[in-house]
Amino acid sequence: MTSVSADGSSQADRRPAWAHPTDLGTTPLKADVVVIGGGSAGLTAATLAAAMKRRVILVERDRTGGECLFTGCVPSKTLLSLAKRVHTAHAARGLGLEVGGLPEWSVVQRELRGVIDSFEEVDSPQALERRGVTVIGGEATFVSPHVLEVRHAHGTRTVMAGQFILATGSEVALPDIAGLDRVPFLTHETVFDLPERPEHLLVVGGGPIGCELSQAFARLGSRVTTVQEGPRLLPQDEPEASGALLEALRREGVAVHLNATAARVEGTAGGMRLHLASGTSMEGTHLLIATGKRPRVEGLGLDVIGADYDRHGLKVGANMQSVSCPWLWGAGDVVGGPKFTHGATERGILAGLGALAWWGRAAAALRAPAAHVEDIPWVTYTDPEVAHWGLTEVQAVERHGDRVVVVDYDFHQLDRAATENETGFVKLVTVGGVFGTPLGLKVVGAQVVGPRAGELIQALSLPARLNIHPLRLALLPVSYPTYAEAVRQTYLGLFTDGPAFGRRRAGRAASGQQAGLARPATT
Ligand SMILES: Cc1cc2nc3c(=O)[nH]c(=O)nc-3n(C[C@H](O)[C@H](O)[C@H](O)COP(=O)(O)OP(=O)(O)OC[C@H]3O[C@@H](n4cnc5c(N)ncnc54)[C@H](O)[C@@H]3O)c2cc1C
Ligand SMILES: NC(=O)c1ccc[n+]([C@@H]2O[C@H](COP(=O)([O-])OP(=O)(O)OC[C@H]3O[C@@H](n4cnc5c(N)ncnc54)[C@H](O)[C@@H]3O)[C@@H](O)[C@H]2O)c1
Repeated sequence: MTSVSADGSSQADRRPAWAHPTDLGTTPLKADVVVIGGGSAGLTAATLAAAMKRRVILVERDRTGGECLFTGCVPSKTLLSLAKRVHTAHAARGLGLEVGGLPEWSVVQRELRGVIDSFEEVDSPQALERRGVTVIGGEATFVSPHVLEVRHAHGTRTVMAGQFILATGSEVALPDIAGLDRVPFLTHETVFDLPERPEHLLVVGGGPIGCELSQAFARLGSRVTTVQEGPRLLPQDEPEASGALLEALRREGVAVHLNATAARVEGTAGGMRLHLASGTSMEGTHLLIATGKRPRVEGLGLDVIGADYDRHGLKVGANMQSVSCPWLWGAGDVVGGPKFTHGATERGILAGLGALAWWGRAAAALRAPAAHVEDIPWVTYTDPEVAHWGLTEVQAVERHGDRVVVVDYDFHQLDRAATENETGFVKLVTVGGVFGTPLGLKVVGAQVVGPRAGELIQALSLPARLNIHPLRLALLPVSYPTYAEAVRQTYLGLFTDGPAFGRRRAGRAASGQQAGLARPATT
């Protein structure tokens, strides 16, 4: 089942023509490398292989550019940026200025389309052709090893190659909500095309999509009610981060319900009623489903070629080579694990290298451990921004016991934050050195909440990712007054006590952590 936008119009009406791969006849085609899927992972792999003088065909059934460009990062970050501008303007009332009102929805739509269109030159089939990649439109399915059938509007075409890269991304994992198949609902694939401001948006899911879009729509003038089945928002992040975001969303008027599982829905466009498992119900005009995504592995003929996969994705080794088909490589969301554009790109590089020749495989094998995507930071672009890397405190204690040392640094101590009236914090999770000395001390995780969190997390994670001693960051001079000072002060707190530095403490196991939640759960 596919979702529809609230006005009932289809995605096809809104697709930019430039992004569509050409439909080309039915003649069989041959290449050295065929890439299936033209999102972040597939585009990276195809461009890399073509740059290495391989004959490359990229098959895309919809639009080159993929989720990130059309229905993911780009529209969501644009919407958040518009929403922040409106929020900042309204906040000028505190300075005695009379600022009010909301942008026309057509202006919001125009901005969204404008930003997406500005990527035209980079991701269009025409641009890819100029980089040596032959792009064909259609839905690809394996019919035998090394042979792909591509179905498009005008027929079927056979494509053969020595190496294949599967980069088909992920799809919305629809939750088990009774009645969902009988009501119109939105997903990230349709929500950015809404022709009008939703009056009251019901959001199911408190992960990154649910949190980012709840705040964006609330700031742009919608009433927003968000339900999250667990005890906190962003459960992959530290509990303190979940608490800070919860507080911010509620302060801005988002009605957040925790421990609230959506169980049943009824109604029609403009009048929906959502029932929770607890028996409570709520009304809204639109329903957004943001309950996670799963790798897109069905309907690709993977059984026919004997490729090993399950609901967690195509099974691949660290170098992205299929565990059962040596000529098949996986890249991006389809291989499971963290679903981020930077992860998709990294895996696209590994798969692109692997599909080249023996020397490409050697390069991929050398690069694989350093490029391990489980080690990449992630950022939720709400206000406050929430950024994470590595293990949480609880995970570190489970793994390393009482050797875990945590440093907490509050932005109250940060001059730049004070000048801008901003709040936030850093939490650094480390494993102590030999006999409590700095020898062998390791940083294993970090969390930042506040302005520039997405930038600070990159620096905080450097000692582990570059394999340098944490002392190097403690001693690094940084400009005054910047948010980057928070990195240095946090690291200084790891080695020495001082009123301006981060505060050291022993790591706590799960129960102590949960007590750190800012507010009790409510329904
Ligand atoms: C709302 C939202 C916001 C996000 N924000 C961020 C963010 O800020 N930062 C971040 O890092 N990540 C973000 N993400 C995640 C990010 O978008 C994805 O991790 C990334 O785009 C995955 O890239 P991919 O190449 O694996 O898949 P995709 O981009 O989905 O590409 C897969 C392509 O394969 C094509 N395809 C599928 N099956 C076939 C077939 N049989 N034949 C031919 N073609 C096929 C599809 O049409 C698609 O174009 C966000 C996601 C969402 C939904
Ligand atoms: N800034 C970013 O990097 C960014 C932004 C958006 C999305 N993404 C990626 O997109 C993917 C999908 O994001 P997402 O937020 O949909 O997924 P998610 O799995 O992270 O969060 C979904 C949430 O919905 C909740 N949920 C599930 N069923 C429910 C129900 N019936 N009632 C109430 N709550 C329910 C789950 O508990 C979960 O916390 C993620 O893997 C994420 O990495 C990344």
